[in-house]
Amino acid sequence: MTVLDRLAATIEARKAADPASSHTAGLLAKGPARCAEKFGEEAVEAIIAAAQGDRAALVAECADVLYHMAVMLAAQGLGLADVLAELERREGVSGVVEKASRKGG
Ligand SMILES: N=c1c2ncn([C@@H]3O[C@H](COP(=O)(O)OP(=O)(O)OP(=O)(O)O)[C@@H](O)[C@H]3O)c2ncn1[C@@H]1O[C@H](COP(=O)(O)O)[C@@H](O)[C@H]1O
Repeated sequence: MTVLDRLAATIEARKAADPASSHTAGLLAKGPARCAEKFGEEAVEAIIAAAQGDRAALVAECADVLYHMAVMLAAQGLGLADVLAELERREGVSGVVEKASRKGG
């Protein structure tokens, strides 16, 4: 089991937890729109770290992004497994080829 699998399982379990004792439960209680906003805020913080060339901060912010992405997905009845399945589906398909196929050649 990878750390992403364990994170996804913890977030799923936190759906039934007390918001007073779980940050995840507190976030989920605020609803899907707030979960999406939080993801956006964390993504901006990652962008700032990258733009500043702060590699340690970038690693930390990207961890925040992954966690908040998982919470955003959970709030929509989805999970990281759905995103990983989509990435698997794309494996071996060149981005250049995929873009050309969308533009009709
Ligand atoms: N990976 C994380 C994780 N990353 C970041 N965070 C929290 O996300 C919060 C982000 O802080 P912010 O100040 O941006 O947000 P905020 O405190 O909600 O403030 P507002 O913006 O809402 O005003 C911090 O409290 C971090 O601790 C996380 N909280 C939990 N996890 C994972 O989720 C598991 C379950 O956590 P709980 O649900 O709290 O039990 C943990 O064991 C971890 O594995």
